[in-house]
Amino acid sequence: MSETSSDWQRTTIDSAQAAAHPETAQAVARIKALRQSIDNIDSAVISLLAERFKTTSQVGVLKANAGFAPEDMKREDYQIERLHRIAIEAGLDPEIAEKYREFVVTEAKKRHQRIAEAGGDPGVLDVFA
Ligand SMILES: C=C(O[C@@H]1C=C(C(=O)O)C=C[C@H]1O)C(=O)O
Repeated sequence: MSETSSDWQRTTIDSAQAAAHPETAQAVARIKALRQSIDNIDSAVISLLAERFKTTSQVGVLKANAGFAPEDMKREDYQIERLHRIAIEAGLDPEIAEKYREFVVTEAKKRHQRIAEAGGDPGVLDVFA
């Protein structure tokens, strides 16, 4: 079967594809190396997220026991401004930084709420922070 340009655009990278198209072998090798870095970065991000949630859950326990609300908008305003600035300095679209912040803070507050409803018992989160 002949290959049209639209077939080509749907082609994903794999070893068979590289062998069939030696002219793209260099690109395939480079993509493989970059994907190894992407996988390392994803591993680091997941590990960091696990640590962040373990830490925010500890804050949740302290808040629940002290009678503080799960949400602290003053702290969040500080984080919004700080992450916006850091993103720009790092060359990251600040919208991505804000999406990240919104996601983790929303999830942290849901867990605070569950801890508060359980009377400050972090066991309610089981094995996941
Ligand atoms: C973890 C806290 O609780 C909430 C969650 C936050 C977060 O995930 O960083 C920030 C502020 C609060 O709305 C906190 O007050 O520090």
